[in-house]
Amino acid sequence: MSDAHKHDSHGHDHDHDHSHSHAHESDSCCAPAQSGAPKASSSATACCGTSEAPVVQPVAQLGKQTTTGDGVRTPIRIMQMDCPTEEGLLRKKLGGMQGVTDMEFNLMQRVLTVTHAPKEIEPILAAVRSLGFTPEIANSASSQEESTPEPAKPWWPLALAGVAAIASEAVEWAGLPTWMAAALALVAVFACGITTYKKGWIAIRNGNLNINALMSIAVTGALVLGQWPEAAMVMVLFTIAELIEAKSLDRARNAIRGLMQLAPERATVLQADGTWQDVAAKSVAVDTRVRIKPGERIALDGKIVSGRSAVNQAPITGESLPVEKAEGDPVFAGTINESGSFEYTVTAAANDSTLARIIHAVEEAQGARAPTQRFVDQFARVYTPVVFAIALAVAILPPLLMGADWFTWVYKALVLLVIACPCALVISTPVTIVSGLAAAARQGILVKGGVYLEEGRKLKWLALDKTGTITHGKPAQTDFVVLSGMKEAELRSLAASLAGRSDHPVSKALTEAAKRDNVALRNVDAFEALPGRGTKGVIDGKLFYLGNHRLIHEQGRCSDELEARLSVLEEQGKTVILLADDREVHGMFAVADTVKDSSRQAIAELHDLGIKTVMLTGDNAHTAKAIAAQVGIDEARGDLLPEDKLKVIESKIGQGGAVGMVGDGINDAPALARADIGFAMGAAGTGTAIETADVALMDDDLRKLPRFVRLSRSTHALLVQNIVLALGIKAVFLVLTLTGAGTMWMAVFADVGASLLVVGNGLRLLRK
Ligand SMILES: Nc1ncnc2c1ncn2[C@@H]1O[C@H](COP(=O)(O)OP(=O)(O)OP(=O)(O)O)[C@@H](O)[C@H]1O
Ligand SMILES: [Cu+]
Repeated sequence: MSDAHKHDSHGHDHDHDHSHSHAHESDSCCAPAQSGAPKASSSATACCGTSEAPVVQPVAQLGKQTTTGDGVRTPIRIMQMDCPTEEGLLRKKLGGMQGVTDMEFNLMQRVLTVTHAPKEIEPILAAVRSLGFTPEIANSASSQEESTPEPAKPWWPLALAGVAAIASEAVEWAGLPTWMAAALALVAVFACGITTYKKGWIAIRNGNLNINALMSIAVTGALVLGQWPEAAMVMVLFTIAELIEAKSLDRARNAIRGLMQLAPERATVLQADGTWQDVAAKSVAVDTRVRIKPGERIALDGKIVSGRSAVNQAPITGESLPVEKAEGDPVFAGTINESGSFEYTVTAAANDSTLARIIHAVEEAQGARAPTQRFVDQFARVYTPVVFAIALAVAILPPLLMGADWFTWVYKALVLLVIACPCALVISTPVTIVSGLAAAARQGILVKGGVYLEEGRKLKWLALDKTGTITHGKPAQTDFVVLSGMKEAELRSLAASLAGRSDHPVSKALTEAAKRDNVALRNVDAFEALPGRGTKGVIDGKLFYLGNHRLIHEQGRCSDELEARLSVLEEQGKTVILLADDREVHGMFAVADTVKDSSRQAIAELHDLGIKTVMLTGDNAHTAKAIAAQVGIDEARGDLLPEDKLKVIESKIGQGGAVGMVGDGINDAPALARADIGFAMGAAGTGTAIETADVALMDDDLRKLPRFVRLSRSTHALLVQNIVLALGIKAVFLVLTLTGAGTMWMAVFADVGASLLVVGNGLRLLRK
């Protein structure tokens, strides 16, 4: 009974193990559809603002419709939607519709994903249009179209408005007739404020008080009160400031687009007739042969087939030291070939490359709400109505009850309306988080959601897998000892034959050594992998076992003498496996793995950050202790089966504080999924790790862990700073207004100034 296909699955076919824990439905990364240009005549808007801002290209490719259990998920791009005010409008409108079961907003990418009953998409699009927005859905006809930027809106209305507002001010100051100031002010307000009024009207009609509504009311009120120059100034300032704000928001958005532009658009491809030709990278199929010159950026993922070089992989791994690459090594799109030239075969289409997956993951991550963001959104939902109510009271109560001057108090109420906009507060969180995510991605740390970026700072315990995480994961055979009457050559031949069938690192070490010494291999029947223990198989009609102490002990073939011999080797940090048949143990083999230099440094940095470390391994306890001591890990747990690793994680979670787990993502899936934050190592090579981990470290350098924690801490600090700033500025103006010192244009300045400040503050993360 030969089963050549059965393979010890330590290596690479465990995908099903984790697919259940983080099911992914969206496929927009792999979907060929690329949205066409935003053809709508409306342009992008700033947060809550008027639409004078130049249009930015959408970053994300718009995904296609997907069918899920409860309906159809349709991503809709709405270029006018990048502020919670628009989200509020849409939520209210669509939330009330039959057939809509779920909505996900990604304001940074301006994509709304609606889950709805099949065929219900048209009424939804109509509802979106009724709010004055232009919805776009992916459509295969336009998929190959290149996006072309929409022409920017003319600048002259704003300039005209500015001049008119200043003139109005001057006329009043010079004591010229009021009708002149009034006329100039009306010109200014209508030259630049029409959009604000339009949007404000739509919002009011839908029972929503967004800043457009508030500004419209405030400016109208000022006009009614005869505050001509002031009304004009407020509208102009508001428009200018919104423009600036839109620009700063685009910077955060572009941080991610910057990543995408790393891969060149063209590649030099071998043609059927043997010539080389420059073609668009998008059109290159898998298995095509591509040539790379020194200094050139690599356009597609692939595997080197000839030549060698040093490649700077910083765009993927964040590590700028070039990596030596030779035949058989993988190369990634977006990385830079430094010295030699080589040829490689393409392993993934352009929209499926590692870089594309990274970008997709970061974009998805932006859509997920971080805890602070949820809190802020909730706060904003009550804040605006409350301030609006106060404004009403201020306008009505003092004049009615105390006979105070109507003019003064209505004016104060109008100023309060301007203060009532929570924009600065609401926009600060996503900008900060997105900057944090982008900064992390640039360092080769792929964070799959704002939640993890916020949680990272709370880590108390970090559990690390041993093999391949702390160590290089490439052990080499160091010793072998015959324990029975068996011939040395026979022992090695039997062991190597079994080991050759497995791709477990320990087995591989034996195979390598056997190959080097030209040990003859034999045919193995009924081969079986015994997880956490070893392997077994039939050679020449006889059953043999090759496995660890646990295996031999469980079979009752262990002895004190054998244990003593094992301990000697294990205490040197070596892993020992034994060859036995069903009667006796014939010999033992020791292999030794080396720890990475970077691991030692990473552990020290983690300790400095106040994080405790524990090493989890299926290897024996002595070896575990020896390796842990080498890198300075606090606690070592050996002899663990995968479910035991899970239990250790659970017990640490029970102690309070967040618990992280670092592994290769292949054989630690349950523990990784259970931990508060699951980190997958070396994600660049294995496609699944990027999708399944909470945080994917693109290479296997553990120093990314302390880096991640520090980034998480600074993100949190900025979030708090921004909330305090935004609320503080509002509070100051509230007091100023109530005491009579605040004017309307000051409030506009404060509002937009605060937004600018928090956005700028959040963007600082990009420089980390
Ligand atoms: N296929 C195999 N070939 C040889 N030895 C094996 C095999 N499978 C398991 N073993 C033995 O059992 C031990 C535990 O294996 P397991 O796969 O659970 O852990 P590991 O992957 O080696 O370590 P870690 O948990 O640190 O990743 C190994 O150290 C090895 O001694
Ligand atoms: Cu034993």
